[in-house]
Amino acid sequence: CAKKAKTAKDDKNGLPLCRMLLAELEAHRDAWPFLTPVNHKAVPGYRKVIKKPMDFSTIKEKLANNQYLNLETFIIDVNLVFDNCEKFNEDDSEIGRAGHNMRRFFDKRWTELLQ
Ligand SMILES: Cc1nnc(-c2cnn(C)c2N)n1CCCn1ccnc1
Repeated sequence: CAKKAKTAKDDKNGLPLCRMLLAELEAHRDAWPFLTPVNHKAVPGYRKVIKKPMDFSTIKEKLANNQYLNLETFIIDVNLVFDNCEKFNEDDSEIGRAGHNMRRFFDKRWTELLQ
């Protein structure tokens, strides 16, 4: 059979790495906009504009329910949080800046951990 890849992306360490990365995201000072789902009833336009809502609590739930195949599928959902934020918020706004800061932090951490 194909030789098992030895990077964290593919081997059995993928999921504990996801849990560690998510804990760091949740602990970040700029995480506050992303901790729970956007209340689309209270935010006009959100449901229409953002086709695939995502937030850190939903990612946590999906991790707990083993819904991520590997680090790759986890990274896709984390990036969805930040892409939704960029789509709905001005770069020069509290939430927009928080999104850029969190994306920068996440990109740095997972690439560090994969080296
Ligand atoms: C994430 C995210 N992206 N946009 C919003 C949002 C919520 N209300 N408004 C006017 C937005 N642009 N959010 C959620 C921010 C969640 N939040 C707001 C205050 N405390 C948490």
